[in-house]
Amino acid sequence: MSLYHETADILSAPSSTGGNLKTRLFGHKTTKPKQFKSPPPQIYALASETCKWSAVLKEVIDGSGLLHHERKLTPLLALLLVHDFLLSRKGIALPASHGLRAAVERHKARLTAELTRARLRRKAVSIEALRQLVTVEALGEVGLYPRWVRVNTFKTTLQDQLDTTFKDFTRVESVRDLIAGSTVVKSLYVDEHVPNLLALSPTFEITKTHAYASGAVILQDKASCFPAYLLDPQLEDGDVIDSCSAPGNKTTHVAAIVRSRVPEGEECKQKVYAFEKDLYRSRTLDKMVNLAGAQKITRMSLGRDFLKVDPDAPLYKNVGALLLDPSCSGSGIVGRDVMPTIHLPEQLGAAVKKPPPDRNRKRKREAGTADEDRQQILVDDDGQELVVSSEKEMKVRLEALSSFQLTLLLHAFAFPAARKVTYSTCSIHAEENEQVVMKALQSEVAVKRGWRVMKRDRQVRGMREWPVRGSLGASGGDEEIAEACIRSCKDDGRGVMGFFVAGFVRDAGPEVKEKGVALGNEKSGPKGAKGQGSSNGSSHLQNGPKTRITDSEDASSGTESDSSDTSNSDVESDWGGFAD
Ligand SMILES: C[S@@+](CC[C@H](N)C(=O)[O-])C[C@H]1O[C@@H](n2cnc3c(N)ncnc32)[C@H](O)[C@@H]1O
Repeated sequence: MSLYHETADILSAPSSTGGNLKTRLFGHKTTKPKQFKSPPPQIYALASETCKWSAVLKEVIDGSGLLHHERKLTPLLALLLVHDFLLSRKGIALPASHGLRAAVERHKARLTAELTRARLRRKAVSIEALRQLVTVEALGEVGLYPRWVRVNTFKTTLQDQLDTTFKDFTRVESVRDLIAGSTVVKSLYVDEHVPNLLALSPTFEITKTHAYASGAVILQDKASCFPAYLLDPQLEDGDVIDSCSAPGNKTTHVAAIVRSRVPEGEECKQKVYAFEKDLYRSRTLDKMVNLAGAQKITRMSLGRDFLKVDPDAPLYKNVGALLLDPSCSGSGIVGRDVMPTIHLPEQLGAAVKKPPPDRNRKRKREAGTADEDRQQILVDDDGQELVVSSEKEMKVRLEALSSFQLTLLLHAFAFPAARKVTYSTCSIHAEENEQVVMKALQSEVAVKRGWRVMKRDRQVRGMREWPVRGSLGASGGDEEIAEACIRSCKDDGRGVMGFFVAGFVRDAGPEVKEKGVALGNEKSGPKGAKGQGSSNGSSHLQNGPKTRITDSEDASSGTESDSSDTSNSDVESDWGGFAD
């Protein structure tokens, strides 16, 4: 079967086949990948590019009457062939004598003329300009967000990248300026909160650069950079654990920070222990750690459940900082991959095979009524979707998630030398966020070991100055805890996904553990909690402005739209790297 028939089969498979284009082609951990004659990456490229261009190509094919004259062509085959004929550098990937190729090429004059008409209708001065327009249109919601790129300091520096990969880029003053001019491909913004982070125009194809292929830059949403930056591991913190690591964005980020603390020319003695329970996802972690050049200081435990790790094991006796980014509802994610929309040309006198349903559009429509607003889509770490159609179902699911998240967090608290923990989710639900923080602070292990929340004025500069903070209502009315919690909202113009992170600290000393009492007078646990953590002394540092998440904005109120509409992100997708 030709590349074109195989691609048409993938695109016309019923939606019950499930999964997005990638999982249909490359398989999923629970399904074996299908066997294809053509290389799956080639099918993927043809399918996704054709979908992207399908609105234009439909006009071209309809206008030229191709399907009227060539009755053997189906609308889908016509789209794929005309795409390659008009837009691919190599043309149709079939021998010149092949019937399908001939069926398209004999209409060259009409097809070319119709493409020119479609371009002029869009006021594009050249094919290149049309390509830009089509790319922006195809991005949909994702086009409203910049492409966040973290400069990987294992391999390069920010200045190096500005001088090379981005040397002919225009610097803009804010993320809003970048989004407003998203058709200006080569523009960038150097982030003011997280070091070594750049925002690029969503239309710039960073994945085609050497910097991306070599691991010098890593695609990672700004909010997803908060946990490692907030953890801020120092030399005196010793070793670090990333408890839930795949695909490895935060592992490589925290490892880069650990490495950056060691003076030039000296060996890094600290280790980053990275755990990942899922064997399938572990493969991606392994690839990413190696590509990032973080393998020297990262010890990966692939397929290992963090909950089964003994905190008192001698290997972890120097672990002073832990990063915990467990599985969550994924409700903050923007632009997760779904099947792309296809605009099919009309086939005169024949029953047109319906294209796969446009799930994005359906969901947007579904957001219309109060009842429909309650329907939410939860996405697991592999991008598998679970439609939750009642509040009760949602509540049960969130309870299960938050109880699992709390168990992991309390396990992190148990490491004897630990002084710092960050807890994060890409969820907008208070149940998975502030409420987990509150329960953790009230837990026996937190009280016994003196864990308290990392207050805003003790946080690294960028996090202190980040304005969006936790929900006061969900923090039990405790202003200090709400201020300590860091949130980000999609759709607020800051160009980031919905995210949550909180830090915990303790002053340590076996005395806290043994006596079972906390030190100092500083209020640190939630109101009504028994344990009071100790103080590091008052801070002279100023907080930034604040944008408090109000109770009505809590995800628990169910008013936020679901994130899976378009999507891609933090989780594996905000890296956007390997195809598995
Ligand atoms: C949200 S993702 C982590 C994303 C990752 N931190 C990053 O930034 O690239 C959560 C991961 O935790 C893993 N996980 C869940 N429970 C775990 C456990 N008990 N031990 C280790 N890994 C776990 C999941 O398989 C999933 O890969």
